Amino acid sequence: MNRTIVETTRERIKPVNRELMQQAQARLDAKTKPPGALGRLEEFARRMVAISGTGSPDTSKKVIYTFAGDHGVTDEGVALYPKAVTTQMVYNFLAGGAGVNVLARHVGAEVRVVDVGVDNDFGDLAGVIHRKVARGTRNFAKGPAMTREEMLAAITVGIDLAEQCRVEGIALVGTGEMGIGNTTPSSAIIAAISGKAVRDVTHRGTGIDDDALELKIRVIEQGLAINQPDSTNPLDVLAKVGGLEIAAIAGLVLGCAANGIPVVIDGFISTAGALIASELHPNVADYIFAAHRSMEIGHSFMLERIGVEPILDLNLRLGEGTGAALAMSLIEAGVKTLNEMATREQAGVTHE
Ligand SMILES: Cc1cc2ncn([C@H]3O[C@H](COP(=O)(O)O)[C@@H](O)[C@H]3O)c2cc1C
Ligand SMILES: O=C(O)c1cccnc1
Repeated sequence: MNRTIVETTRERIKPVNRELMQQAQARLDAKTKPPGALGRLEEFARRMVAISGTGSPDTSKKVIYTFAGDHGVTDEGVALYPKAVTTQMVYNFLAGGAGVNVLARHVGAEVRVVDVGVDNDFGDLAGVIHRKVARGTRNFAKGPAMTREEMLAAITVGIDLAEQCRVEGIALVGTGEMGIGNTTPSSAIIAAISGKAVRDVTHRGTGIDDDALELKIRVIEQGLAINQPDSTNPLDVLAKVGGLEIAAIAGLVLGCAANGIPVVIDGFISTAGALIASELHPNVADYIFAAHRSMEIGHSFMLERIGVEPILDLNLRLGEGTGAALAMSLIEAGVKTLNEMATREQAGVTHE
């Protein structure tokens, strides 16, 4: 059997450079501050050094990929907003008016919009990265969301973009998504992988009421019962109950790990993609910065399973890459303290 790009990418992932990490901490400890006094900013700085393999990482090039895709499972009434909003928001991203555009500008990051599965023909619309695999997934309450080929094609989109980031010298990559209904497959993924009750990992998405939440839980339970995803096979879970944009995020995270690029994952849906990547290789987590803890109740279980601690806790529940943008600024701040703070020796501060 031909080896897939997922397998060859997976095999390139190495542990991060622990020696460089220790050297970075020693440099931080020589700065004009008590040891450890910059708290998690020090963690961000030493991890950025270890991931990138450079002593003084340059964080000026920051890119957020916002992957858009539609979901057949919206036929079941699991989302508050109509599917058409996915397409409308793509135009909003291009016009620079969405939440992620504002927050990315705020931190000096570029937003790149990728159509991996929107149920709309954008033609050759400028400003979009056109990598459509299908016009949305199928309804996973009735059968698999994707074929194995579609799932692999969507992962490949993310892997290709990570390769391009290495060529471009992007210092920090962020993940984002837009896809009406996509909290439903995200809950299905964590339920399938962790074995937790669907009720314990399913929440209100854009703001559904109690009745719609009960329906959403039943739809996910039905989807898991019909598709029987193999909890030990993350790609099987992804194909059966995932989404095209979630697969692309899994590929981007995997590709960043393979290329030594730090990747900032956004909220619930992005973390579902990162979870798939993390289940594929134990060292993927070393390359991940978890931007924030989402309001979705299943998010903490995902973060715990990956083994990452969120940077922010701001009651965010938007997605798009909004939290990733904000967290990038703190990661960059940590790196700047390493690059720019004076040592005690340089400043003539004589305490030990
Ligand atoms: C105007 C608008 C902008 C958004 N930007 C992100 N999302 C977020 O909400 C959706 C997921 O929630 P659910 O599963 O409940 O549909 C995704 O598109 C996610 O990116 C949005 C949703 C809306 C309505
Ligand atoms: O956590 C998120 O990213 C999220 C939560 C609800 C709806 N959209 C996104």
